[in-house]
Amino acid sequence: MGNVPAAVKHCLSYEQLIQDYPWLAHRLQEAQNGPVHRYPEFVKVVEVGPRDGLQNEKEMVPTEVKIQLIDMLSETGLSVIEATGFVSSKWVPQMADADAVFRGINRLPQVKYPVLTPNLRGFEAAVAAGASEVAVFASASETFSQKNINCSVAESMERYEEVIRAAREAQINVRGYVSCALGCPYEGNVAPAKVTEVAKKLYGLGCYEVSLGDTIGVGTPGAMATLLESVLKEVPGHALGVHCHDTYGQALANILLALQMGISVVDSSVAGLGGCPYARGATGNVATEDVLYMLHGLGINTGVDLSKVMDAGDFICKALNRQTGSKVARAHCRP
Ligand SMILES: CC(C)(COP(=O)([O-])OP(=O)([O-])OC[C@H]1O[C@@H](n2cnc3c(N)ncnc32)[C@H](O)[C@@H]1OP(=O)([O-])[O-])[C@@H](O)C(=O)NCCC(=O)NCCSC(=O)C[C@@](C)(O)CC(=O)[O-]
Repeated sequence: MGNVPAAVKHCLSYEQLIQDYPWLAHRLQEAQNGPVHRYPEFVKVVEVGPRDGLQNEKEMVPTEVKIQLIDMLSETGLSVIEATGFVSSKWVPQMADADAVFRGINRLPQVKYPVLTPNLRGFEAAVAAGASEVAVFASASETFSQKNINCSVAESMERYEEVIRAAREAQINVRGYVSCALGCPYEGNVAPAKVTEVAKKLYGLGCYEVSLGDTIGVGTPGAMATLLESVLKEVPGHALGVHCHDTYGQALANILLALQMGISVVDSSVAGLGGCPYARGATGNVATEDVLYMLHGLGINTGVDLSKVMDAGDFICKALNRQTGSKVARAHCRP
């Protein structure tokens, strides 16, 4: 390349570099033009409204209403709907009808309907009702673990080991949660290393996916980035999800950041319903409608029909006599 001008030499060497080391393309582009955000082509939206959204309701929501909500959500294209929790009704009275709800819904073959199981007893009840996927929920905070499931984090892992073993024998998939991933209502800051340790443990025990819960919605994109940098060292991105409550209005920003870091599973709740009974002051999950609006705006495929989700949101808000928590649904209803 003796007589070739320097700029051309540069281009040729750049092309050659990309050809030889294609995985460097993204980094080189970033070095030249600043950060390049790549988003997943498909994002799996995990609808948690019927469980996380309703569990904190003070008045008992009629079983038929819960069933109709799930049946409406099943028609939207969502591939995962967390239906209920087989937990102690002394602890969460709203989930007392878990068995009737699960047996009452019209389960579609293309939709998964995981249910929360805090122990073997819950697992057995879930299986008896016909569940083919369950979710276990650990915490990165000792105090929250005690308040939520009345045991230490280590004890919860022993219980979940039992549940996961039984699930494996029954060929039932298990999803895992790590609560308080970005803060605890009792302990405040939670170290990313602790979240990583719990997520790694759940993944190692056999959870096919671990959802990182910002239980009280205090996280910021900065905190989410630090958290994911840590967790991604131990759990592969394809096995991680984010579960953001919107208490401080940061949920969509946190999700966007997670997408930029390669996460493609997002939990959300129709109409932004919810809150955890053991996390006082925490508001609902980010609204499914708002997540879908953002994802579709980014050109990301979800397979979900936003207008049908809005119909389900409208139905449950009327049943609860409440305004929707979704900004998209509210904007859509404006005259
Ligand atoms: C774990 C326990 C059971 C321990 O509760 P305990 O009191 O330590 O356990 P126990 O074995 O002494 O049982 C107490 C009573 O519950 C019964 N019991 C025992 N197990 C079950 C069961 N599976 N289903 C139904 N009943 C059950 C048991 O039979 C007994 O009844 P009694 O004999 O007194 O009449 C309790 O603390 C509990 O159920 N906690 C669940 C709390 C909960 O559901 N929290 C909300 C979900 S977590 C969340 O929202 C966070 C998440 C996942 O969304 C992610 C995020 O945002 O971070």
